[in-house]
Amino acid sequence: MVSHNANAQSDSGSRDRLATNSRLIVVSNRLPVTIKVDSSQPGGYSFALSSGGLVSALSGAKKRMSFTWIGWPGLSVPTREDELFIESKLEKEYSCRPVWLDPDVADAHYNGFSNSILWPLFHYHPGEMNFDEGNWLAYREANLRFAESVREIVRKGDMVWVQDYHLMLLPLMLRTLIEGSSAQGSVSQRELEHVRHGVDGSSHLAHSSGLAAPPGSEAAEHSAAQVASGHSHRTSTTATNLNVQSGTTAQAVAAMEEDDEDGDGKGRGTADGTTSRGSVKIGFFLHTPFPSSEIYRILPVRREILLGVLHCDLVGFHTYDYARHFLSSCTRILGLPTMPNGAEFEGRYVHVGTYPIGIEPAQFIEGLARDAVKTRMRALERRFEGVKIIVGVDRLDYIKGIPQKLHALETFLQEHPEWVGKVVLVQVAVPSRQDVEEYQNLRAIINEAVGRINGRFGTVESMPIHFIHRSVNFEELCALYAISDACLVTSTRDGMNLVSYEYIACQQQRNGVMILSEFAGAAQSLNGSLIVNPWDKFAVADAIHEALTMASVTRKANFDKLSRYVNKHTASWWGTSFVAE
Ligand SMILES: O=P(O)(O)OC[C@H]1O[C@H](O[C@H]2O[C@H](CO)[C@@H](O)[C@H](O)[C@H]2O)[C@H](O)[C@@H](O)[C@@H]1O
Ligand SMILES: O=c1ccn([C@@H]2O[C@H](COP(=O)(O)OP(=O)(O)O)[C@@H](O)[C@H]2O)c(=O)[nH]1
Repeated sequence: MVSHNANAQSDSGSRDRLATNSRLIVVSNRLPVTIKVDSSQPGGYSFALSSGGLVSALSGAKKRMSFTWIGWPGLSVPTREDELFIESKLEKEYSCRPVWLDPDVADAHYNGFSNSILWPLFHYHPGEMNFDEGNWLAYREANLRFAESVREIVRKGDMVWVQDYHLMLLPLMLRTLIEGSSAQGSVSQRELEHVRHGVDGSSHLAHSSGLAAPPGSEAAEHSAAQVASGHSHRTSTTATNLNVQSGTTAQAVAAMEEDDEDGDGKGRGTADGTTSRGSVKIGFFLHTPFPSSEIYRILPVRREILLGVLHCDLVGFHTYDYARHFLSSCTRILGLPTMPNGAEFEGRYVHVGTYPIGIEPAQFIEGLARDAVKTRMRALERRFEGVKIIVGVDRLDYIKGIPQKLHALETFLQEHPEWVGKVVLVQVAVPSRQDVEEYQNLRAIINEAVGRINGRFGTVESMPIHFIHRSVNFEELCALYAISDACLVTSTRDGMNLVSYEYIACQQQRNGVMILSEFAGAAQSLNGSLIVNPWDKFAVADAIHEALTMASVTRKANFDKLSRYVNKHTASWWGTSFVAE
């Protein structure tokens, strides 16, 4: 395992090794640019750089390398002229390339498969998982569209960094498209049809009978072809093998050298546009947890998803536990030999490591210095004079444990009536994925709990919960973080949780207390927080009490530890470490 500390130690050296002439292609489901129809703008569309962890995280790498970002633009437009206008603007001003998806494919890929199957399963909610074969087909189709889009621009020596659970088949599809079925061969039209539709045009889930396919078995060898074509190993005799088989590496290297006969280091691909094996580095980073193999094996397409990712050179996770779960799934489901820092797959070693993401604290320090934020802070402090404030900021998502948070607050007020009227929870719940049924149900549950608790403990003068069901702007967010005495994160699972980092970045003055779920990835890093089990409402209520009564010297000592970590392990540190590795 590339340990967290090992990364820290090698960081400056590996940053220096980042070649300035390397090209980085980042691929994520969404582009970091929000495009809206706006008739007042030239061309009829407005463009704005989205905020968010990934955008900040890649800013460091962006300064050092030539950089292109490929992703879904978040809309479909009526004419090819509109597409061309958007493509040109994105390329010139944002170094981005859109992947145009049919609206139905985009919906079934994002809402249907990514957020109704992978998301619940990866967050230990198998009960919310709605497996549907049509959504799986759309997931494959969308991944193939992304792979084709990368193939159009990728050159020998490039690095392709694929982000998150929306694109887990992309590494396999990209390798197949750029490297062909063998070092000397090219990807035939028929093979590409298999990638797109399956051999007979149907979806063909792989119904593996047992867990592990013995290494080297027919099932293991044909697995990549099955994923791409949709064929199970039961039908593998009819599947065309799209794998670059082990043993062809020497030929591949020779082919690559021939390929660069003009010596410009760029290569020219083969006549059909394929490049040779290993000439492009592919990395994958999962922003969510990877669940225990006991949960992961529920997924009907468990083999296909693992095989998709295993075509990378480097696979990264936020925590050691997620990496370990991934490797144990590779062993149990595919029968692969694994080591703590990777897996052997088709004659190659796929490196697996931990790279905890961070934020850019300077952005928040700069935010707090703005006059508008200072004015807002003073107004909020006046409004809540004599009252302690607990802040919660979450997307309205069932993984964020908002009902658990509300029950814990209720328990605290019941056990400590002396605090009624003297503490408020300001909970920002950002609307999210509202086309998915589970998210609609959650809203009703939370509304009911807020109403009940406010009805029970509220008075004419004050309400214990201020519930804001919308997104807030950056200045309001900075002010809210800064004036709060504690931040409460009760996620039942969370890849990392950047809100906890952002809160710390805004607490220079107040040294507020971070109460953090042990099930958030951040709990592994944020030493100095009060770590809680969100399912234990009494333990969370105790932590609230401890936070509200903590001596200032203890708060300062905790804050100093937290602040050191957040300021060192920044977003750009994360991006640069991964790319350098
Ligand atoms: O794009 P959305 O569907 O609106 O969702 C927003 C993001 O949610 C997920 O975030 C994860 O990544 C964070 C950064 O690594 C991490 O701190 C958090 O714990 C994760 O939940 C999702 O993975 C992203 O792709 C979405 O953009
Ligand atoms: O109204 C808001 C409130 C918060 N955030 C941001 O949403 C991100 C949430 O990231 P986190 O890792 O905590 O969870 P995720 O939502 O990605 O699962 C943070 O950067 C917040 O600043 C936002 O965009 N709009």
